[in-house]
Parts: sequence; structure tokens; C-alpha cells
Amino acid sequence: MTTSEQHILEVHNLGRNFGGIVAVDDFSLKVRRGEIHGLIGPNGAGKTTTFNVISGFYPPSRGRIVYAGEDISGRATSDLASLGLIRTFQGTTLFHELSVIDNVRLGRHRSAKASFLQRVLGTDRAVEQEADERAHEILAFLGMDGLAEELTANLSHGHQRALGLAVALAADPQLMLLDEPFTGMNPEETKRMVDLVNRVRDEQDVTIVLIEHDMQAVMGLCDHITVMNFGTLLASGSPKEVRANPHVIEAYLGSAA
Ligand SMILES: Nc1ncnc2c1ncn2[C@@H]1O[C@H](COP(=O)(O)OP(=O)(O)OP(=O)(O)O)[C@@H](O)[C@H]1O
Repeated sequence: MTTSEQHILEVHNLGRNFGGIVAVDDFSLKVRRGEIHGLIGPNGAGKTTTFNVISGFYPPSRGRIVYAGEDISGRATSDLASLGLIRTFQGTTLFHELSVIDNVRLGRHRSAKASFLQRVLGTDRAVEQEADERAHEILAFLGMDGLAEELTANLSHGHQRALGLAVALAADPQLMLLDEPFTGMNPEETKRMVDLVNRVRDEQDVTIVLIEHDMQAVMGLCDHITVMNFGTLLASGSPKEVRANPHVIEAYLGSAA
């Protein structure tokens, strides 16, 4: 296997400025197919900016992003979604006034399986039916099929976050970028979400990169961790290696101080 077959994502010497602020500078990252990869670092380290550039929300100022062997630098989010690169957000982006199943159906349309006109006119019945079946399948996979017709606003926080995962899964991702999936969760909800993320990788064949501040969850879940500080690469390795790295300890103690 060549290195580009092994790595679903390669970020080469990425840079991103906002006016005079250098948010990300000469940052490189490689993500192997099938792994759960943590992107960590103190506040303001450049993690969210990196996600935004990879997922096409901002073009890079410098550097290159290669996904599944293809240079995707500066490509639009909708293009990337149809290639199987899907990103979730820290806050929930669900439609609270819609049912659970309708949210998942909408997630499927992000993968552009039907043309815009077909979607608006609802002319492609086969596409609609397939979206419906897949939406139920995903809810069942997440143990939420019993909630399919429930109003999203009525779900618990934990279920809303799991629904966010269902919406992302509906787009048939190969690579999912999860932005702080455990934020605002109690330990029990975090444990359930950790199990779900593991199952998404194991059973749905999705590679996962996640930004997260809950160190216990990150260390327990990730195969590989990349640490950023001041927009640059600070360390990269197994959870054990990263935890023992004096530069990482210093960066975290410094930020806590
Ligand atoms: N749209 C923007 N305009 C100006 N500056 C920005 C913008 N987005 C990010 N920055 C700056 O870039 C730097 C990196 O921010 P970023 O949000 O990427 O860090 P982070 O590691 O995700 O932080 P946190 O863990 O607090 O979310 C910060 O100094 C931030 O203020």
C-alpha cells in the first residue's frame, strides 16, 4: 500500500491568516484510513481553523490538503460532502421544529444523491425512498429508531448530539470531522457517545478526526493524537506518547496557568 492509500487525509504545510493574525502556520497532519484521530491543543491553538480549512469553509492561505489521493485545497464544502468528507459543528445544527427522521433525511441530501431540482420538485421517488430507508437504518444503528417521529426539540441533550451524528452519517461519509462531540455532556452521556463514535468507525467504516477538550475521552478513544499550539504542530503520536511528551505537558500547564 502506498502512503496515499494508507492515509485518507494529508495536510501539507497548511497556513491560514486572518488579516495580521496567523491562525495556522506550516501545520502538517496525516490521518490513516480507519483510525480515530484526535486533534488537541490549548484554546486558540488553531484546531477549529484547521477543520474549517480542511472542510472547505475557508480556503488555505498556504499549503495543500489531499483527501483520498486528490488535492482538495480550496474546494467547496458541498463538493467535499459529495466526496464523503463531512464535518460536524460544536453547537447543534439540527432543525428543532422538525422530526428526528426528517433531520436525518435532510442530512442525506447533503451528499447530493439527488439533483437540486429533483429535491425541490420531489420527482425522484426512488431517491426519496432510498433516503427514507437509509435514515431509518441509521437511527436503528444508533438505537434511536423509536424516536424517529419525535420532535427534535423534545430530545435530551445526549440524544440531540447522537442525532447530529446520524445526520452526518446520512451523507455516507468516508471521513468525519467531529468538532467537540462531548461538549456539555455529563459523564454518562460522554461514555455513550464514545461508544457510538467507536461503533461508527468499526461498523460503518468511517475514519474519524475529532477536536476535543475532554482529555479522558480523547485518551481512551483515539488511536493517534496530534497536538497543536500557536497554530503549529507541537506533537504527534499514540495517546501514551503524547501524554508523556514534556512539550505537551508544558503547553497545557502554561494554558491552565
Ligand atoms: N474568523 C476569524 N477571524 C479572525 N481571527 C480568527 C478567526 N478564526 C480564528 N481566529 C484566530 O485564530 C486563532 C486560532 O483560533 P481557533 O479557533 O482555530 O483555535 P482553537 O484551537 O480551535 O481554539 P478553541 O479550542 O478555543 O476553540 C485565534 O487566535 C483566533 O482568535
